[in-house]
Amino acid sequence: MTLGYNEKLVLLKLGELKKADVEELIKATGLEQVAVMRAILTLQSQGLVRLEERREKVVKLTDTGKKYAKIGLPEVRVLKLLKEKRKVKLEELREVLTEDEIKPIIGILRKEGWAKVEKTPEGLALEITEKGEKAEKRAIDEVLEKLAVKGYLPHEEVEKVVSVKELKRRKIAQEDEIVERIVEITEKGLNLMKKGIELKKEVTALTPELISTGRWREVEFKPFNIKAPVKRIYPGKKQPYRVFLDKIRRRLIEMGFIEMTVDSLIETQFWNFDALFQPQNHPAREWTDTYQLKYPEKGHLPDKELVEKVKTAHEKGLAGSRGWGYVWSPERAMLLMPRAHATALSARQLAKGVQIPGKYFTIQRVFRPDVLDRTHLIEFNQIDGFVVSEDLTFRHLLGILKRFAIEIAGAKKVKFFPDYYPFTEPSVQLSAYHPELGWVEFGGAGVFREEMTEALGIKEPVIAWGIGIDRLAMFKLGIDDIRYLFSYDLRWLREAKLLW
Ligand SMILES: N[C@@H](Cc1ccccc1)C(=O)O
Repeated sequence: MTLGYNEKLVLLKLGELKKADVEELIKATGLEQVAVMRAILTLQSQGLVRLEERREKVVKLTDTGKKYAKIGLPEVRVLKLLKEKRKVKLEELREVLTEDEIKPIIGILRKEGWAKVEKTPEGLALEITEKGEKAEKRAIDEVLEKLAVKGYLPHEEVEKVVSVKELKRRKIAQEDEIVERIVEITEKGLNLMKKGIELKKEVTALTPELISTGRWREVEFKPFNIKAPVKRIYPGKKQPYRVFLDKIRRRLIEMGFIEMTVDSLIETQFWNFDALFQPQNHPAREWTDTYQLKYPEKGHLPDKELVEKVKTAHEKGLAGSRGWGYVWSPERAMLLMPRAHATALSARQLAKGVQIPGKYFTIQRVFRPDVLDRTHLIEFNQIDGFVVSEDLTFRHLLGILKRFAIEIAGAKKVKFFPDYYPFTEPSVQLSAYHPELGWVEFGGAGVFREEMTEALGIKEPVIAWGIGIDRLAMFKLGIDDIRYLFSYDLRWLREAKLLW
């Protein structure tokens, strides 16, 4: 049985007092009310004290009652005035009464028999009676005084001398219930005291001073109770989906990838499509598959030389290809759109120049029209990236994709299916087997076509991929509605787990 400082102190004081109410113990120990209560409960649970709660009906002054206790009841104030002037007009009562107090005053004075009411040509007038002259302190005045001093009186005691109902009606006092807590030391407590209780101040924190002075040897440390219930706090924290994305970013950086960034969510069709060798009449450019900006409608094309090369690739072909065989329109390539895939950044990076060998990635918000429901959003995030090196093959790509599935998704198995993208050849679709989600379509990948890379000035093979991570995020965050990824729901924002 270990007792803390507060418990010991309370027990010692009770040893002297034998029986006390909580208020007395607060005074005797100098502790706060909560500390005393907590100590009593601990002592009680160990059978060292007995706690008895007594509920008592009491009467307390209202704010009006408190005011009257100071300045006197209305009838007392009027009586004083009458004693001075003998006769006063009703009007003159305003000197000592408020508007609310004037109305009932005649009734009260009559009941006490302190004044006679006369009708005069100028209105009602009050004259003091003999009884009024001799009037002394009444029971109600005494109760008021006592209440003002003590704060409350037992209901019974008040009722003996005045009607509580009447006090309530006059809004002077109100009823209340107070709980008196009487604590008594038990036999067991007394025995423990006889054995002796050593009162050592408990220390809650080890300070440099305690160490340097060697005092730590003497003091008693208060044990931590990590199970004690505390108030929940919700400090500011990162949005859960953001945390998820940041963790993936970190992992990719750890794997040696360089991050590609961009300031805008808006892209020209040139970078979203044309630079990726996607023909301008490709169905994915129609409004059903991507958004378009209304205003401004057009942006800028990059330097002429690059635009010329892309145009040639589309019209006549590059690197031994015959191209798509149509007239390429620079106007069309200038159209602005919310980025529809993160691969646009890979194209930008390749045109800007890359380290060889080099590994790049980006995490981008992308936009595609869809009908919103619990598994579809019109904006989501993609991780795109590429590796460029002299001797890369398709097999390297499959190896890297498998690595991602394991590192990012925690997948155990992966499957590859042949696929098609205008900018890769060959192209592949990756599915990853997640222990709880089953087979999840994870993304697309391929070897960038030479028509694309050559136009962007790259001679080496480039293997590239685009991975959708929202389903994985949903799983990690324990949600089954994709809209929650961007939800304002405070409860979810507060309670979503951030574990990886
Ligand atoms: N951009 C493609 C994915 C992809 C990226 C790179 C190479 C091949 C495919 C998509 O949005 O689905």
